[in-house]
Amino acid sequence: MIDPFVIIGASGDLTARLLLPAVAELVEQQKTPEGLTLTGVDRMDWTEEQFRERMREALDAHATRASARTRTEVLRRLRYRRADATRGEDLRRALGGIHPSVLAYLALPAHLFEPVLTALSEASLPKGSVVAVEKPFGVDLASAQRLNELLRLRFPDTLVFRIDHFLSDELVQRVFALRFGNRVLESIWNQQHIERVTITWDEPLTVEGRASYYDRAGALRDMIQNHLLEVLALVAMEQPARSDERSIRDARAAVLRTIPTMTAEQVRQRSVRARYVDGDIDGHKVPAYARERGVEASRETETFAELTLELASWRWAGVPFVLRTGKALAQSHAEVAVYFRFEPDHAYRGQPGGQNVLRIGLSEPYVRLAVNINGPELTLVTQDLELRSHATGRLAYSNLLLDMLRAQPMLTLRDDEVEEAWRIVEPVLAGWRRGEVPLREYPAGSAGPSGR
Ligand SMILES: NC(=O)C1=CN([C@@H]2O[C@H](COP(=O)(O)OP(=O)(O)OC[C@H]3O[C@@H](n4cnc5c(N)ncnc54)[C@H](OP(=O)(O)O)[C@@H]3O)[C@@H](O)[C@H]2O)C=CC1
Ligand SMILES: O=C1O[C@H](COP(=O)(O)O)[C@@H](O)[C@H](O)[C@H]1O
Repeated sequence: MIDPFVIIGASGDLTARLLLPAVAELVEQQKTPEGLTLTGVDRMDWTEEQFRERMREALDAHATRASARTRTEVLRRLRYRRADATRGEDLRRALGGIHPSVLAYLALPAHLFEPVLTALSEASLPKGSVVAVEKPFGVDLASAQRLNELLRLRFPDTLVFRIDHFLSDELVQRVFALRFGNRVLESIWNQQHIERVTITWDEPLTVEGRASYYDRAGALRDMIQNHLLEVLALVAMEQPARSDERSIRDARAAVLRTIPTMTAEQVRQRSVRARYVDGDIDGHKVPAYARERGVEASRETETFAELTLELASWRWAGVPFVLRTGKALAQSHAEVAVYFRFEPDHAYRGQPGGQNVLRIGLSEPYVRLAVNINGPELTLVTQDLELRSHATGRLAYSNLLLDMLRAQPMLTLRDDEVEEAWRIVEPVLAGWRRGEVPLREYPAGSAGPSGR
């Protein structure tokens, strides 16, 4: 049995906004082991009471689905240990005592994973422990390879979760269910019928005080290297041989392997990077990213990224997959859109109607298909067939924590998957570093860089 759940980086945004509310949801649903405790580890000079007070505020703001009783119960289970997580001695002290097994969760910026995992290995975790590493897994391909090696050598008896919470999100999982739970889509799910696919994750959220992490990451590493490439894998994958962990991970990884490494010329033509400047969102003034606290403007970190990829497979040859994400945009818009080839039918010559587009909401629970039906006098009008429904509605991080407690890593990233994803984005990072793609600007609260 796992006890305690140790969050390393517990004063950060992830803990407050996503991890603690997930714990609260599971406690409310009585899904956590009886008596499971939570230990927050961070370098803040806080007493346990001060930590609890911060976490009380976080739960009040973000665990709105949990009852007051549950929130109090979560607070009761919290401990705090001050530690510099890059020091083995500090971590050993923070973990203290004898535990059956530990869930050590690295809620830290990626550049700290190597020193913290090295320090954690010195703390000798008990057998049956779980180590969870957040995304992005490393900062480039070489660091991801080093991390995988480190985990293999120093944590041989420990189950490793390379986190991508989109895979545990029930709306994202809907892509898989639609593909493989409906025979009707399979025969048209290929380059013969599909013209292009867009995967969009636009957010009005700004950097939200996360500059210490985000300014070293940027939109490409924060969202495309992991979440959006994994959504692409679900859209494009072949039917897994079986419904087990190995088969499903194999099928996701196989898609990434079909994406050719981009040339410098392709990077120039197929990638866009931009950064928001002064603007307003919903009537609130938003300062330029470059002036946010903790941002080093000269790093030229992008807050918007777009990448067009092609897959070298018979199913997808010639179909562009456009991945796009940005912060401080006018609207929240997160969806997969599949555009079917558009051939006006002879019966309606001159009345072309609209293109069939299948849209799958990734943050709103809709599936929508634009279809043409008859309007007046042999014309066509385009309307949406729409389905709106939640699945169980459990938070993605709750599903993820449950999988950790049950030791089921299927919906997390495998070592080869993260390395393939870095191989795909690395030429883009290199081209951007060399200044071969201009850093464009867009006002906060706009639709993004002009023309996008
Ligand atoms: N926030 C989000 O929405 C999401 C975040 N993630 C991932 O979660 C991870 C963390 O992100 P986020 O919480 O936003 O980042 P933050 O910067 O908000 O939090 C990181 C925390 O780690 C602490 N820390 C830094 N160095 C040490 C150290 N040596 N010892 C102990 N603690 C340390 C920081 O403390 P200090 O302030 O003192 O530096 C900070 O509290 C990232 O990998 C991110 O990609 C994933 C999904 C969503
Ligand atoms: O991993 C991340 O995801 C969030 C978006 O996911 P959500 O589930 O919180 O909506 C994104 O805002 C953040 O920048 C990124 O680190």
